[in-house]
Amino acid sequence: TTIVGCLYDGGVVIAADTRATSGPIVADKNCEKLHYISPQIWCAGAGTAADTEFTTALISSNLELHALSTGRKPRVVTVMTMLKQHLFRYQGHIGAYLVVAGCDPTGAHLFTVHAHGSTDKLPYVTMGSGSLAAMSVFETQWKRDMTREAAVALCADAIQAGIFNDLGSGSNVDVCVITPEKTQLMRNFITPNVREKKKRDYKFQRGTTAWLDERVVKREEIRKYVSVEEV
Ligand SMILES: CCOc1ccc(-c2cc(C(=O)Nc3ccc(S(=O)(=O)NC(C)=O)cc3)c3ccccc3n2)cc1
Repeated sequence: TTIVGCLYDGGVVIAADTRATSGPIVADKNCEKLHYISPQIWCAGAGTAADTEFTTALISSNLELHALSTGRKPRVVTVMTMLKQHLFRYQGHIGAYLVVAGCDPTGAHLFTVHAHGSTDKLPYVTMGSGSLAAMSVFETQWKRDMTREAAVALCADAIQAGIFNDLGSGSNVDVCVITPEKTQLMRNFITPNVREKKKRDYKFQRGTTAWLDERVVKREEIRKYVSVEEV
């Protein structure tokens, strides 16, 4: 997984790749790693998919209750605090590594929250197995007070650095731009790995694979011919 966040002169951008893995297997080529918290606060999640999904949904629900109770718009720092307290309580056993971003009455903010509960507040951040590749892009190209277009392009480049240099990341680039006026989620903003049409038609004629042997046996005799794993 590669997830990033970047502040710019009008708001904040977060982005993510879309590969879900189970060990060395690609389990999903186009999963969603950008999670809704409130209309102008979103989270990018790396780590265990169920943990990032359920942790962000829980804090989103609690934040709505908090906003109703206070009668005020929710703040990004409140989301960060709720997340860090929840994750610290579980001592890292909830495998959620999160980039929290949004706009509230105090401005645009960007945080990271680690599974053990540690947090950072920074102008640009990366997390996940592709975080070092992504960070190399920010460290060489980030500038203060970028335009929206420049921030979106930089985040997309950082995610693609993860996609093409980290085997745990891949497929497409999702982007979310959050400003005080509105939030724009761009699912599959870049699709740099579209599978091209096969160059040949591989339909094989019947009988291509010759039958070597055929036997009809009783079920209890099958072990003589094939190895049957004990279940
Ligand atoms: C007592 C534990 O102390 C710790 C201290 C620091 C970190 C940590 C982790 C990360 C990080 O993002 N790790 C991470 C990797 C892969 C995926 S993944 O989703 O791609 N793959 C799997 C299998 O989770 C997620 C998160 C990180 C990233 C950027 C900068 C600093 C960072 N630091 C972890 C433990």
